[in-house]
Amino acid sequence: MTAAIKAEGLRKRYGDVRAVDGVGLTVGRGEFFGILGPNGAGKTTTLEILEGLRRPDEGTAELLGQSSWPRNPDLLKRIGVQLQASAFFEKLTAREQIHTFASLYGVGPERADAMLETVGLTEKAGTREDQLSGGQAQRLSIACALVHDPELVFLDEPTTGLDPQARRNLWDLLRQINSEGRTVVLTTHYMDEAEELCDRVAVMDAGRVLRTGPPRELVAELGVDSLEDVFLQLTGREYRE
Ligand SMILES: Nc1ncnc2c1ncn2[C@@H]1O[C@H](COP(=O)(O)OP(=O)(O)OP(=O)(O)O)[C@@H](O)[C@H]1O
Repeated sequence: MTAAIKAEGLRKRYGDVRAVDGVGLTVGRGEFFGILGPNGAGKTTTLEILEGLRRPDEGTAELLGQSSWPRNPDLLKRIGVQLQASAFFEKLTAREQIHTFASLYGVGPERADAMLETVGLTEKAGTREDQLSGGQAQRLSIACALVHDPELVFLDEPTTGLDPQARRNLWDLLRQINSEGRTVVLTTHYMDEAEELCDRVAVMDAGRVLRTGPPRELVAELGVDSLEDVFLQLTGREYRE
């Protein structure tokens, strides 16, 4: 079976900044994969290249056996990208948002309502996007990314800014998404989150992948106590902003 993601030699410069400087990654189907790194490590740029939203200067990325650049409409139907809450349509309610996303993908309203239920937002269906809490808005953005039942899901810092209870609720949702057979790729600043959710992680810094492996194996390999220590040892930096 082909891998969910196969990227080789990805490079992207912005002026003098080498945002992504030779990244290679392979993610298996059904895997829960985390990309970790300090601010400016190149996580978001890497994700955007993988998603086919940004063209790499060099290198190739294949998703589900197909090249992600140039953009391929057939592939877009099979992947889900969590957009930031700021990408919602203005002034629409939660239900109107997800129905709009659903119709863009040719998905019926019943499925859209079912996704709202899955992320626990049925009671907030009639609430306007700018009146949702941070956690509710994150869950709505994840529901919109999943409404067309994608095989591969990308999430960029899905739990940043959430309170501990909202983070745990989202973790349960992400585990459920993954246990249903979907491949999940996320970026995060939270080492506990990566340890809790990810089958494997890639630790990035300065545009490069420093190490890839299951969190527990990385901890054992480096002879430290936690993924936080792994991160500190590899990057020489605390992960917190
Ligand atoms: N559109 C852009 N134009 C110019 N420079 C950019 C652009 N996007 C990112 N960069 C630079 O590229 C580098 C990598 O940025 P990127 O957003 O990929 O990192 P990140 O690991 O996702 O960071 P964070 O954790 O802070 O979100 C940074 O130095 C950033 O300033």
